[in-house]
Amino acid sequence: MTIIEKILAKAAGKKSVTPGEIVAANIDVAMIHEATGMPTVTGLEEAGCRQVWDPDKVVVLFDHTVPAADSKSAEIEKRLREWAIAQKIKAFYDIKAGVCHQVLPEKGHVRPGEVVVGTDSHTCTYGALGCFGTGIGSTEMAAVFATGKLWFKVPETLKIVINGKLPVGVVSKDLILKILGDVTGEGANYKSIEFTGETIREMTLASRMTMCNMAIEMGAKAGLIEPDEKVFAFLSGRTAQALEPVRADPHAVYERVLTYEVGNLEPQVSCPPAVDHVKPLQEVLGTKIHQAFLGSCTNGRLEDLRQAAEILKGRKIHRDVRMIVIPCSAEVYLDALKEGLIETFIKAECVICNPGCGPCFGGPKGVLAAGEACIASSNRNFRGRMGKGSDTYLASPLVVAASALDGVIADPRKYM
Ligand SMILES: CC(C)[C@H](C(=O)O)[C@@H](O)C(=O)O
Ligand code: SF4
Repeated sequence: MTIIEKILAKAAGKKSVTPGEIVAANIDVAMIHEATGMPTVTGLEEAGCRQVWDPDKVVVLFDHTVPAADSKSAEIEKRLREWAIAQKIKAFYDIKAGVCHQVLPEKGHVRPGEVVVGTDSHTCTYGALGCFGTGIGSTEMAAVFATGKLWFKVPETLKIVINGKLPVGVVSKDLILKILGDVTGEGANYKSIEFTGETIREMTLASRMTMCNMAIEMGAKAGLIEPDEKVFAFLSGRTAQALEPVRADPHAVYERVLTYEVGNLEPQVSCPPAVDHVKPLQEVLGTKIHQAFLGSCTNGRLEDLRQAAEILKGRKIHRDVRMIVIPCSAEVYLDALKEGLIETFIKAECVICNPGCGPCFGGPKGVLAAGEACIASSNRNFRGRMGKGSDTYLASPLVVAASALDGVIADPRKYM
């Protein structure tokens, strides 16, 4: 069996499962945030369910519109806050913690071998820790909150084997963009993607999270990486629960195997209006941008901020560009402060915002005007996502920083 088959078999209390089979899986962790949590709560109430099945397995978190931006978001947050407190949910993170997909791993809520569902499509990020994380609908979540179970069709697995050393100036974001361009936005529909090979083994956990985060952009149900010492080291001191890592069998059956050699990989940019519209950086050099965004659940972690700061240190961003930097969690923010990264960003004339999703989905802050373009370290770029009539180019933190300096899409390697 592949990793996901093993996890689903265990969660369904079965010895084995095969792709296509429908199983009822026990859910280990279920997360809602304020952008999509209301229909879950009202759905539960309409169904007459007064209590969640297990308050210790539920996480409630505010990250998309934090602090509340208007009366509507304030009302939603008030209602969900009161509900979480009444339900005695200990893992309730108000506006302070950061983006859910960083906070759940940091606070020890996701562990290898588990089934984690969230009312957010990038729940697949947790596959970097060797668990099956997937996004589900809000009303579906009401059923999970009531019963602790959810049915799944066991996905087929696409194995992606990656070998070689990433060149200087090329990082995991470039790699996942390259893969996305090849596989396409629908090429992995309802499949599980297993990333493996020496490049993945060498990667930091943060870089692996960037890889798994974008599995959904290929239509995948999950992205998964076999957990190793880096995962166990990260989780030690964050969770008291025993870890039960799951590995693929040596003769596991895959739907397809793709192989990559990254020794000559170039930086990549995903161009509007579709996430799989990926081009080598060279082809888009010089494209005018008005805003640069460094943050999100894809690339708002400490290593991402470090990479951008390396480019920006001692320099100032272009007069015609505004750059928004958002550490993706309070923990990342503190670490960045201690390392002097925040000082570097402020001296470079960036704007720092509090941890959360920020402008990633056209949220309350950092919205673009029609006709403007943003270079962003996030994960989606359909037209208008970051503001009506605006365009988004997706790239690595290095490319985002270099482009902010030049006012046009630029190659970071000249600054390294
Ligand atoms: C608001 C939420 C449902 C959405 C998602 O599920 O992905 C958001 O996080 C996004 O990135 O577009
Ligand atoms: S940072 Fe962006 S992609 Fe991630 S959860 Fe928030 S809105 Fe969605």
